Amino acid sequence: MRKDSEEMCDSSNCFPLQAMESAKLETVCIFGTGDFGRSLGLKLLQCGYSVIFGSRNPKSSNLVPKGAEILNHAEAAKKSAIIIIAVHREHYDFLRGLADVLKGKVLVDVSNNLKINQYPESNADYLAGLLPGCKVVKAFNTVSAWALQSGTLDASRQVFLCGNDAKAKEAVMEIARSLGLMPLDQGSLLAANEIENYPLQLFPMWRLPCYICAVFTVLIFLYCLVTEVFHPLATRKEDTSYLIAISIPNRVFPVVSLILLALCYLPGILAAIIQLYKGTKYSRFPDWLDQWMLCRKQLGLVALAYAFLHAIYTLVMPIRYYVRWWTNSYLITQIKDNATYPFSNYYAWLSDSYVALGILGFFFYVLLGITSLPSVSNAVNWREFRFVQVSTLYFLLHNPNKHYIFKICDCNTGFVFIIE
Ligand SMILES: NC(=O)C1=CN([C@@H]2O[C@H](COP(=O)(O)OP(=O)(O)OC[C@H]3O[C@@H](n4cnc5c(N)ncnc54)[C@H](OP(=O)(O)O)[C@@H]3O)[C@@H](O)[C@H]2O)C=CC1
Ligand SMILES: [Cu+2]
Repeated sequence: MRKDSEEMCDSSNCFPLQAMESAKLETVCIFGTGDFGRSLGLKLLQCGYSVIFGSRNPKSSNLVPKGAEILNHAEAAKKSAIIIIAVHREHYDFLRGLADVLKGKVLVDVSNNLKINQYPESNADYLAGLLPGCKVVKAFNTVSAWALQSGTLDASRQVFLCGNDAKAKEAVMEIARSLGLMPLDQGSLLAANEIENYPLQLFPMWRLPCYICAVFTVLIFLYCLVTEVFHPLATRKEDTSYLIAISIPNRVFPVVSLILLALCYLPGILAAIIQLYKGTKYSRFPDWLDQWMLCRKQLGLVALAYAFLHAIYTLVMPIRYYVRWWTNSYLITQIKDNATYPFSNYYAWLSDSYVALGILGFFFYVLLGITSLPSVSNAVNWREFRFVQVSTLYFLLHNPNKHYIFKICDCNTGFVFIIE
């Protein structure tokens, strides 16, 4: 233990690490009294650390959290073995002048960039290059100042960190754990680039599913527009443009939803065929298949979202003017004709079983979606998971609410007998 501490601090003015180990919660120094520095400082204070801020104007800054000390950079650095650099990369230059004081210390780089791969090297690499005598650890950049301050860390509890010095990394991980965060070691400083890009990525796994979904939505919408609006207009001079708001979207949603669901399961089958064809499972899949396999969960969730939309659009049917007009005129026709169309058991069954299958199909869809959530799938074993996924899929694909069989779906009018 003693040896570790000596290794960690080899400069004369370095705070001995064994003090840090014996006192459990050591002193942490933060350079920069901006949003992030202050939020992290407050959190550290709340968790029992002593916090010393290093600032350009130690006198004027009265914004630092109560209980923290504020000094100039050099003095602050002397008091701690770990220094969190809560300053933007563009201002790192001032650190060069502090090289002697910082020698042997752990510097935590928390910085983010504005663009992916903005600089040729990662910010952490740049810092390590500026101060070769220091042990640089990249950490905390994926945690936001706002989340730290408001305590709403649920979604961003993970702290990705990396660094070349194992002991320095362990010390930073210990701090993260004390703050109630979950440190995830990503390896050496080479990983810093990737960690810095995390907060800048915009739904990387969602991009392909969203494109596919958008393409199918547009295509099927246009198809419906032509067949249900333009065609009646051209042939019968009938204006059915009112269908654009609800009827057509409500035809697009289930169709696209089922296509996406099928696309979730298709790559698995293609992969199996490729493996059978190659006669081995130890060969790489083509890139396109790899990409496709990786976004299956997202495809499934988009499909589920569309199924939800379909369910909601279907529920509003009875309050639609068009449907109410249809029912009323149907009634008036009977009165005018002095006729009573008798109750048909056949159509009653048809309509009910139609809706019932729709409800059950939707239920299994949701079940499929829920069991693929990590927290739920972790709670069942592989055989149970397969059981739910495969039997559910079987039901969905064999009873797909018969959208394609009947020209006009029950879901679009609510009344099968009118259509028939
Ligand atoms: N805000 C956030 O939610 C997050 C921020 N980060 C990262 O944390 C770092 C700080 O961000 P944030 O606190 O928001 O930024 P701010 O602009 O709020 O604060 C930056 C601080 O850096 C110091 N500073 C500014 N210019 C110089 C300079 N020329 N020389 C030396 N020090 C300077 C100042 O402190 P002083 O006046 O005391 O010297 C200033 O308060 C950034 O690298 C950012 O990418 C990472 C994750 C989240
Ligand atoms: Cu339906």
